[in-house]
Amino acid sequence: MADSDSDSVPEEKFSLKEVLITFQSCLTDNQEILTDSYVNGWRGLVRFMNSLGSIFSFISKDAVNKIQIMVTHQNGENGDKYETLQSMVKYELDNNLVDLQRRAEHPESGCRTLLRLHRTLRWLELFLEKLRTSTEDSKTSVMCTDAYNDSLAQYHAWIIRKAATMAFCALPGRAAFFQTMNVGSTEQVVAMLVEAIPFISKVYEITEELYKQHNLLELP
Ligand SMILES: CCCCCCCC/C=C\CCCCCCCC(=O)N[C@@H](COP(=O)(O)O)[C@H](O)/C=C/CCCCCCCCCCCCC
Repeated sequence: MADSDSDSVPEEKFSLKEVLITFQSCLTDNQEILTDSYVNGWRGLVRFMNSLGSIFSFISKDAVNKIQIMVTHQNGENGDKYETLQSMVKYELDNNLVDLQRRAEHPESGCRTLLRLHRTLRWLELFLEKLRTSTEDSKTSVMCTDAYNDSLAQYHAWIIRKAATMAFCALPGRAAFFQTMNVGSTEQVVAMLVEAIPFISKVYEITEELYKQHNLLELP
């Protein structure tokens, strides 16, 4: 007799390795960044964050909203202009589609939306680096908070900072966190981080330079 478990399609175990490696596939040969892979990387990260518990759902909601804005641009009639971050910046600036001083006619431009994800990528880079060099008694909540304070926190209002740091306290301990990543032993996690971090750093650096060149780093 078939039980209900064997009737259901087994859900594929989610591994963070594939997600982090997605950032490798963002880079084209001429060092442009593919929007689709970038957004996909964030989708995977959000999926991972959701598996950590509902306390993160206010963060998840904001991330999903930003992902959706990017997807809408990509699927729109000028979707081809959003193929890379470089082509997006050129298209939106050439056509005055970015609010540069205050949010007005274009509150959901690709440039300002992507900037929020870009700033979060810096948090991710710092957090992963801390995880890579962590020891058995390191606390994920402390690593996450320190990475946040050194990056994203400066852009957030007091209330968001409070809510975020409270949520970080609910992160599982290092061993359980590594298990949730579903990459294998601690050594395998570290090896994966060694492989993935340089790509994330590269994507971050290229985007930062692009935004700097066009004076877009403070978009409202
Ligand atoms: C091996 C480690 C894996 C780590 C996996 C991390 C998974 C993280 C997944 C998604 C990250 C969420 C991305 C959140 C984007 C936040 C963008 C932002 O700054 N939004 C604010 C400003 O937006 P506008 O108002 O200008 O449109 C917005 O106010 C933010 C609201 C929500 C709070 C954001 C807190 C961000 C904390 C990011 C760290 C996530 C920690 C997850 C814990 C693992």
